[in-house]
Amino acid sequence: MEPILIPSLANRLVIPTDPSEDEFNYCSSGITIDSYEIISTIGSGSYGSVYLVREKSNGNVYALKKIYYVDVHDSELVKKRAIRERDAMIVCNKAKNSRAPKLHRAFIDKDECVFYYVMDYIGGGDFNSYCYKRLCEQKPFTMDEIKFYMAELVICIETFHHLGLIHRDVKPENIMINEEGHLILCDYGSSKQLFNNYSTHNGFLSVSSSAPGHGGSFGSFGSGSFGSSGGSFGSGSFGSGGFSNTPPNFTSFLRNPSSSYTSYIGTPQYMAVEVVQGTNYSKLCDYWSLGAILFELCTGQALFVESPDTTEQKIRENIGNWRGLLNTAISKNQSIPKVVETLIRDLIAPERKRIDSMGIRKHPFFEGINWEDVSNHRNTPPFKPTLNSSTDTTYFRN
Ligand SMILES: Nc1ncnc2c1ncn2[C@@H]1O[C@H](COP(=O)(O)OP(=O)(O)OP(=O)(O)O)[C@@H](O)[C@H]1O
Repeated sequence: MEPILIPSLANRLVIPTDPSEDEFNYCSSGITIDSYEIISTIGSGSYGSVYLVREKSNGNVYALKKIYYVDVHDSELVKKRAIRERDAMIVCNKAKNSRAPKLHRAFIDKDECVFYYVMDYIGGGDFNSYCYKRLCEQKPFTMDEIKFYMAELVICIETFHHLGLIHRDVKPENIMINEEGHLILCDYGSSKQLFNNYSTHNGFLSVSSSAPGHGGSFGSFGSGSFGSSGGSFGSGSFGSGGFSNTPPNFTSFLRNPSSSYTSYIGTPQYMAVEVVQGTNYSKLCDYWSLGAILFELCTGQALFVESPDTTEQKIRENIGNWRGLLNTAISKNQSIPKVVETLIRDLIAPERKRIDSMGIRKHPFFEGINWEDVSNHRNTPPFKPTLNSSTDTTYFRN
């Protein structure tokens, strides 16, 4: 099959830390920030602000992410993240990844030193805010709901990995709920592109188009969970398709030290121990994050975060001592069913013992799940956002 060309900057031998317009811009001929009318602000993170905008020429509504790269702390890192994000979104676009926000345009304003990304607007808000709302309403998740969201997340992560990408920052704030109630994995600034599925062509990367692309409640909600960023849950259209029922096979590079990575990146409380400690890590780091989210969904408490005042440094230390803290956390939450506990322990585990997507799909917790249906968005979400128009921002708290 003909390869799909991926104009990747991040995977060139020398990453251009100061990309030209030609190098960075994507589908944006004649486009500037003046091509958009800003409707409202919908989000902000450590690196950028996100706005709801309307493109003047066609009236379409999008989410526009804006990242300044001068007069900011560590501008080189900001630029690298911006390039990684652009590249990962283009890879997802080309593969028609239905679990990624579609990137319509990317452009750079060299005078203002800003990167812009024009993406599909995902109207249901972020998963963190949804969990926080449930917490405030004292409506803990049922086992069926947890199963639904975990299975959706497994597909989001698997799909990403299958395209040769490691996310490295899987956390509730980076998971969005689309208008149908399905989960979408966002924010690729921390992602890492692997070379396995790619071959070079005229200085650009190519990915084989044969790679599949789109193709009873328990636990009491305790304190210290679903809080604001740095605490836990709280602050803070895609086509059908999806993968076939066969999980992608990445074992080829998983154990290969030359394809492991050592840079320190992500958000401490969901970070795998090998990432926190700066030892080699692989795509399995994203599944540790899944385990941390599972614990939080079941108990309403964040693993490794004692209180909203727990410092980042302390969270890192706690993750370093994860065994003892995990045992204590589980013994304090006796209502966690055994089958959930085993899955948490299979995910919050040393990398060599952690289960991968194949093991996760076969885990008894997911008994009865039809992965083909999950991949194809055929499972009915427990919550479907109610949106009155394409510019409805009800689910964004600003
Ligand atoms: N496509 C989108 N549609 C709707 N809202 C979005 C979209 N992308 C991002 N957001 C909102 O903007 C917020 C910040 O975006 P994002 O996480 O990409 O920024 P960031 O600065 O990279 O964040 P972080 O601090 O996690 O690195 C998200 O939590 C979400 O609420």
